[in-house]
Formats: sequence, structure tokens, C-alpha cells
Amino acid sequence: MRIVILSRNPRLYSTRRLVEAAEKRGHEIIVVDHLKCNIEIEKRSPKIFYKGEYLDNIDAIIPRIGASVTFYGTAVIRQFEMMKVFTSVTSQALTRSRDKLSSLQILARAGVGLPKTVFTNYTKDVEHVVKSVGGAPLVLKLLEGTQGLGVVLAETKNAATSVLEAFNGLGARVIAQEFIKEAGGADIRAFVVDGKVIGAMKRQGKEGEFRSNLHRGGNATIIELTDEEEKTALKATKALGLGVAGVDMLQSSKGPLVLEVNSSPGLEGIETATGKNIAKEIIRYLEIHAE
Ligand SMILES: Nc1ncnc2c1ncn2[C@@H]1O[C@H](COP(=O)(O)OP(=O)(O)OP(=O)(O)O)[C@@H](O)[C@H]1O
Ligand SMILES: [Mg+2]
Ligand SMILES: [Mg+2]
Repeated sequence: MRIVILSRNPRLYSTRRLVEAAEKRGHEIIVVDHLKCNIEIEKRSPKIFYKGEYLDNIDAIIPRIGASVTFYGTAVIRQFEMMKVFTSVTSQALTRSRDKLSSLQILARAGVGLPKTVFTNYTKDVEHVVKSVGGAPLVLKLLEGTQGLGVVLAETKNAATSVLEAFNGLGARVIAQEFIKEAGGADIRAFVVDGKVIGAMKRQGKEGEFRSNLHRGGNATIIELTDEEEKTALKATKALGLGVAGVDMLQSSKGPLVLEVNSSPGLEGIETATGKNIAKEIIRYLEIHAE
């Protein structure tokens, strides 16, 4: 096959590993910076121009689109779709999963367990918001936050009011969420490919930190998921229409609760923690589905 990885940086761990895995399985693979692609739109003749030539005869793409360039990245994926190229994540699924709020709405409808969540921009009645998510302490999150930045634990109703007022005053969109104390500063990441969990890890936040993000100093170890955790991860992935996904869940007294579903999940943490060849599984997924 001729495979394109949409990635801004060929030196990133995930990009390098995918290139390695594809070449090992005898494929030709090109790393393409999506921001340097021109999208040519013309009657029945969709084309992509990149570094002096047209990208032709591509069988499959693996988008690795950073959160800050979702709009442009999605447009490039859509153009490949118009060219009938198989993609490991569709433009529609990427758009949907990038919006934390809309993905939570879709997951809730699909019957996936979630921490109770409220979205509001009205700060005059914080009391009811706090009550709706089970009282203080509660979690407040910036909708466009990432890597644990913009996730705050408000210990009291007053603290929650101040933070909500401050965020809203800055024009930032924010959600309030039930705090799942029994998760103990840990979460689990299930890596799903083609309707199967192919690896899972537990991430534990550093001492005194409720956020488990590796970027915030957490550490990761391999775990075996329960049947319920596995089912939840697969249901969430399916609801969002993703072929490859990283599903983040909290272990709670009510069972697994999904925090978010990542459509460009990184490979370094999961391959290191589990010792598994996740990159190879992604390439195999393309082999099965690309024509
Ligand atoms: N409702 C909650 N109850 C308990 N802990 C939570 C809750 N929400 C988030 N956390 C902790 O905070 C961490 C960061 O939250 P979240 O994953 O929602 O945001 P983020 O990491 O900034 O987003 P992204 O993963 O997209 O970068 C989680 O991994 C989890 O450990
Ligand atoms: Mg997270
Ligand atoms: Mg995410």
C-alpha cells in the first residue's frame, strides 16, 4: 500500500513508530504536513497539492492532527475522503470527538457512563449548577483545555462561583462536572483499534494531584480491564464512529465513567506501559479496510 501520515513533525514518537511499522510490513509511507497541503476543489476532480506535486495513488491515510489545527486538518482529511482514500479517522468523527461537549452529549445518548456534567454560561445561579453535579468539591473544565491544563478542582461552592465567573468573564467556555473522588487521582486509558481493546494502562497522578495526566507528572502502568470497562470503551468508540481511539475512563463506585475519547491517541505512553506493538495494529487495521 501507499500510506500517508498526516503529521506536522516526522520526529514525533507516534509518527516515527507508524513509519517503522508500515515499512516493516512492506508498505510505502509518506509523512505529509497537512498545513502545507493545498486543497484543490473542482468538479469531480478533487486533488491535493503538496511540495511541488499532486498526492496520487494513495490507499490510506493516518491523520495525526493536533488540537490547534483541527479546522485545516479536517479539511485535508475530507479532501482525501473525496478522493476515495481510506482514513483511520474520518473527518466527521474527528470533528465530533474534538468537541468535548458534543462528544459527551453523544456518549450520554448512547448509554455510556459519564460523570454528571453541566454546561452553563450563566453565573447568577451557580448554586443550582453546583447542586446538579453533587455539590462541592466539583471539577471545572475549560472546553478547549488539553493535557490537564484548564481542569480545576473547586473545593467549595464559593470557589466554584469565583472560577466560573472568572472563566466566563474571559469569554472561555467551561463545564462543571461531578468530582469522582474514589478514582483517587487515577484514570485508565483503553486503546481501541477496529472494535477491540488492544492495550490498556492506568495513569496515576503524582502525590497530591487529582489529575492523572502524564504531562502533569503522572505515571502509567499496564492493567487488565474488567469486562464492563472493556464494553464501555468499545461502546464509546462506536458511538463516536472511530476506528482508532484512546478512551479515558475513571473507575468509580458506579462503574467506569468516560471522560473523553481521543481520536489521535499518542503511542508513546501506551507502548511503553504495555510493551505492545500498537503501531503495528494500526497498520494492520489499514490493511484490512483500505481497498
Ligand atoms: N470529574 C472528574 N473527577 C475526578 N477526576 C477527574 C474528573 N475529570 C478529570 N479528572 C482528572 O483530571 C484529568 C484531566 O481531565 P481531562 O482528561 O478531562 O482533561 P484534559 O486531560 O485536559 O484533556 P485532554 O485529555 O483532552 O488533554 C483526568 O485524567 C483525571 O485524572
Ligand atoms: Mg485527559
Ligand atoms: Mg483529549
